[in-house]
Amino acid sequence: MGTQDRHFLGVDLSTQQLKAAIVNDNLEVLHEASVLFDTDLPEFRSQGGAIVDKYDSQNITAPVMMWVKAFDILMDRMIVTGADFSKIAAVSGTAQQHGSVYWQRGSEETLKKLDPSQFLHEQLAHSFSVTNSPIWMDSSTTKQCKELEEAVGGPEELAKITGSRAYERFTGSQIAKIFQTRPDAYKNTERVSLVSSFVTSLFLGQIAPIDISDGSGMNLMDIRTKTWHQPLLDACAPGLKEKLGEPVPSYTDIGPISNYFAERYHFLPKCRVIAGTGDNPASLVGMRLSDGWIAVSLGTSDTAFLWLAEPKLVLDGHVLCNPIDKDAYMALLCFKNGSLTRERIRNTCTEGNWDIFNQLLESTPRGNFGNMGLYYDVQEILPFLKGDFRYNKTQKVNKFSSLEVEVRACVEGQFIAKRAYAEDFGLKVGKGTKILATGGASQNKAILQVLADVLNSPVYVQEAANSAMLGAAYQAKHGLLPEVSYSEIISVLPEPQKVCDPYSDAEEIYAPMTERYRQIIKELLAEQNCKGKP
Ligand SMILES: Nc1ncnc2c1ncn2[C@@H]1O[C@H](COP(=O)(O)OP(=O)(O)O)[C@@H](O)[C@H]1O
Ligand SMILES: O=C(CO)[C@@H](O)[C@H](O)COP(=O)(O)O
Repeated sequence: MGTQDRHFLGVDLSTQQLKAAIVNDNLEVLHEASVLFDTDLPEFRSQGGAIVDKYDSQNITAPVMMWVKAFDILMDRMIVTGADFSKIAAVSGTAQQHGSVYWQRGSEETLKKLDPSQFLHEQLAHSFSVTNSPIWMDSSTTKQCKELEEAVGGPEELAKITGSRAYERFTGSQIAKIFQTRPDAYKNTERVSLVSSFVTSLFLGQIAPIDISDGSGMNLMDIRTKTWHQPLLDACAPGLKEKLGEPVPSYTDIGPISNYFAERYHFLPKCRVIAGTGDNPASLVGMRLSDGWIAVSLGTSDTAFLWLAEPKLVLDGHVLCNPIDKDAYMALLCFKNGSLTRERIRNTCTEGNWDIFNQLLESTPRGNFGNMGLYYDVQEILPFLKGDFRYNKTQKVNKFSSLEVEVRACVEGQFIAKRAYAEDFGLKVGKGTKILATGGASQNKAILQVLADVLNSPVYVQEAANSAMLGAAYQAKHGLLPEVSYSEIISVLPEPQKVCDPYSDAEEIYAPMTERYRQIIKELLAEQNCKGKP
């Protein structure tokens, strides 16, 4: 295969769907396909790709067999698009961060000997010791979080070591909970994968290593030495180091594609598998961020991230190892109530139509007549609150006077939170800052205009909104050609396009609203602490 003919495959196992893209050597997209968990696999009864426990709404999982079955469907859908897997020179995966997959004892042998004449789901049905994987939406591990922080001397110490104080969704406390509540399942676990390394394990036909960037979202890794921190492993569960395996740099070539994929889908046996990473790190790869840019992903979760040369000590937010430069870092803020909350407000105000949602949004002025709304359908991460909170100019109210006000309050409230937490991280909005938006809602210009105004910065988008999936495909190329710099690899990509500028009165309106937001949050958290944290 000549270099012109070689293609790269990127697969993204995100919260609501599994998607894949094949790009050519110029990183142009040739084929794309996706599988939506809720509608394509209704037998698993997920909602937004997740299962919320009937008796404990903090407990949120996804059936691992739903992901495996989606893989079988995705590969067939790629064939229908005309994909020729024999041209794929390398493949990589990305996935929702923090979720964990528990491989049953003996499952690696099963993976190595998969029969190409059968589907994956037929052969892996008994390969998982925990059938419903805890995912990033879970917030049931407050007890285990306290234990992890205590093991190293408090939240600040933990943040110094791992880049984050203990967060409920991070994998360390999730593994500790499995060990404490289901000791037999933990004992029967041969290996623990992150969702990203689970994806690459399927391609590799053996358990794939965790990369340092997704690995730094576990509260278990020392982000400076890029190795597991033994006292933290010990605080979670016995024998964890062996179950996790050694972490590797993000674009490590981890081996050839498995015989299963070579025979069933006609990949050439020399096709390489490149270590997978989390979807936010993969988006960083797909977005070519440089100084002065902040990325905002509007997917199931809303996230904001930027490149960091050095780690910074923060208690609200995360520092992860950088997936491109192993000596650099990235800052990450994650908000759980992103697209699904916007969808809820869209459904209650417009019977499910984005165009009407946008008309309502555009018919209200910036600042929303002094109204402000905070909507947390599920336990939010930043801040740790749940429920709806509405305020008019002077006080808390039960409802707003009109649908327009409700719609604008939802979008403004979400972006004001991003501004407040990004400022705490050191970001100076409006001082030459440029926003690069990605994720499902970045197609919506009315929403992006509010983002531009609240952060008083212009918003840009890339041609393709799926930066995580494409980042995985670019990572596949980078991993195959480590001698070529990342900037050279992505130099062929078109420049991002500006879609909105902030209005000239934006700062005047949103700087005071951000201050008001901080005050409201302080009061709500104090009220909650008086009542006792859930
Ligand atoms: N036109 C639109 N306006 C606002 N939001 C949209 C629009 N189109 C799609 N979305 C949102 O995008 C979300 C999915 O985003 P995506 O980045 O694909 O998610 P993920 O990768 O987390 O599965 C949906 O939940 C939907 O609410
Ligand atoms: O928890 C985080 C980041 O810390 C989330 O951003 C997940 O990584 C889920 O991603 P999406 O499916 O929303 O893209």
